[in-house]
Amino acid sequence: MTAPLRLGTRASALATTQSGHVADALRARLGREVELVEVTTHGDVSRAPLAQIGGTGVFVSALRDALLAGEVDLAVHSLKDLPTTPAEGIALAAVPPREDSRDVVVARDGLTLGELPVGSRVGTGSPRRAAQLAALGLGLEIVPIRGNVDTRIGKIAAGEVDAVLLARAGLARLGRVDEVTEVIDPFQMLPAPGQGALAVECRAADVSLVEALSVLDDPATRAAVTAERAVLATLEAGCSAPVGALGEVVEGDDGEELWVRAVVLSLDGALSIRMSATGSPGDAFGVGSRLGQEMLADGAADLMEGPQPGGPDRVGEQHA
Ligand SMILES: NCc1[nH]cc(CCC(=O)O)c1CC(=O)O
Repeated sequence: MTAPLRLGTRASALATTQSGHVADALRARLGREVELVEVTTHGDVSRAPLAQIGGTGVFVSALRDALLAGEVDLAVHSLKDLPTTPAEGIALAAVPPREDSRDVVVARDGLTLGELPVGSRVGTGSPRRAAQLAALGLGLEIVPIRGNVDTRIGKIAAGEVDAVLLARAGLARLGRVDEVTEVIDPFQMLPAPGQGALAVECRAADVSLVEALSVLDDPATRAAVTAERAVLATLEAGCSAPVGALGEVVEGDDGEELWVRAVVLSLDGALSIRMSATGSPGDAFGVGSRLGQEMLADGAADLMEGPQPGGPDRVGEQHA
């Protein structure tokens, strides 16, 4: 009998739920036993704003360290938390089929954004969501919050905020989509690169596992998120920059086509650059990179003022 695969995960309800789904899929597809190993990350322990402690990459590095130390065999991350810089010795072995990528509103009394009275308080810790919400011009006050999904939604009942903005995918995985009061169309708010997708990583040297995990890979999702992350890398922006991007693989006249939309905003949402591009899913990295280049040529770098937590992670990346 082969030893069980040890799957490293953060300990949050969201992380263990999505890791549990991956473990189930692996048991079904590979017939291997899989055990979850909870790894505590600095991002889970610290109460400081994410931007101060190194961005959402802090959630990822502890899991990668556990992989490289041989404490776990594979790790599952929310793909949007992965820095765009490749990690030495780590393979992105699978990108499973994506959940809904959109952002949603959870508001008091079932209200939508348009129904919230002017001056209502909307909680989000994401500069991308804050800037795009401000750009809608609804007169809503943005309140910086963080914490897990439960904590954030709890601030509504506590009267601290009237609404919060969240990823639909996280709520779906937690079985809480019924609390959503509005799904925001990507025309109004483009999601974070990789939102709603998972990343399954293992040691690059573990070639038989890299190969085995590929059964979980969804090529259309991989193409979409590769393009989105190429936009982000080209803009030299970090995970907490006001950048949204959404790739979609659609059936065109000559087979599959990749569509990518992206937006870069000033932190206050007053200025924005919005562009799109199409190409072949096989050239996802090129499509996203060229889109990012076009946005830079239009002045995208000047929009993203302030300290950039992703600044040092400036190396472009190929996910062939
Ligand atoms: N920022 C943290 C984070 N990372 C991944 C998700 C869940 C959704 C996903 O898989 O994109 C969330 C919560 C949220 O943004 O609401």
